[in-house]
Amino acid sequence: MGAGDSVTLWGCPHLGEALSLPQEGVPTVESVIVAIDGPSGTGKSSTSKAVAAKLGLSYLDTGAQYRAITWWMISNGVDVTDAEAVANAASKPVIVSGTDPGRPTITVDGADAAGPIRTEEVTSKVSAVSAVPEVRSLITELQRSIARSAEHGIVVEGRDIGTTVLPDADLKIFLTASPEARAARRSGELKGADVQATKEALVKRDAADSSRKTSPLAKAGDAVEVDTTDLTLDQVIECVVTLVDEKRTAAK
Ligand SMILES: Nc1ncnc2c1ncn2[C@@H]1O[C@H](COP(=O)(O)OP(=O)(O)O)[C@@H](O)[C@H]1O
Ligand SMILES: Nc1ccn([C@@H]2O[C@H](COP(=O)(O)OP(=O)(O)O)[C@@H](O)[C@H]2O)c(=O)n1
Repeated sequence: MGAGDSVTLWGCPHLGEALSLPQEGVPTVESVIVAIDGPSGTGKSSTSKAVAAKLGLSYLDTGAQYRAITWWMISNGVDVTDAEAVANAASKPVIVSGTDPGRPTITVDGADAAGPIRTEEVTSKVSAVSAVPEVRSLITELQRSIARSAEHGIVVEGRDIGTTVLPDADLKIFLTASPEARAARRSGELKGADVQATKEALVKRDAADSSRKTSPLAKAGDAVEVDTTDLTLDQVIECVVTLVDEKRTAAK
């Protein structure tokens, strides 16, 4: 590809001059920081884990952290519709994320939370908890400190990584896909789930996440958008790895 070209091959956009070269103060490409945002079911977790594993980077699932704090609120009898009660309790749980992409872990007060955070109850309540500003500022600080201490760099996935958590990330990706494709993927995971009901729940959560006041789900102005509707997971992974390589080459 010649300098200045900005083309899309098999649905994967290439940087060309679309992104500016890293500026002073931006983390070096040796320790690359990749932010991957997007709504539910676009492939953030699967893509981020695979890209991090291929490139020898750490991996952080920020959605798991919001799910973990939601699980703690439910387990401790906090009414998640009461924003003040959630704010008052927000600093109580100790959330620890393991960042090995081959074996990501999450604990709350030392207890393994990987299973409990995926229940339907947590999924239906997480948007209310994640909209509370006190929750967001605590979790955002935790995320920044994890990213800072990742020696070889990190892939961080979520909803506001490129816009708020790591605005100086070396590369920002925003994944999208049609609601139909996302619902089909999600109901494939939840055995026996009705695709229409899954789609409705997913669209409702997107709307709540996109419309909250503090740090809503949004594409950063300098993020590369990849529509994964008609791409296989392997193609999305290859696309993101290519974009990281292009970014590294451009920075040399
Ligand atoms: N491009 C794709 N094509 C088909 N299935 C996919 C694709 N990307 C992800 N999936 C599948 O869709 C489901 C949801 O993906 P996930 O990575 O958890 O999305 P997100 O983290 O954005 O919610 C998983 O079962 C995953 O294997
Ligand atoms: N950076 C982030 C990540 C997740 N979240 C919240 O956490 C919820 C769960 O995120 P998730 O990534 O586990 O959701 P899925 O897309 O995997 O279903 C989202 O619906 C948001 O409410 C957020 O507010 N900010």
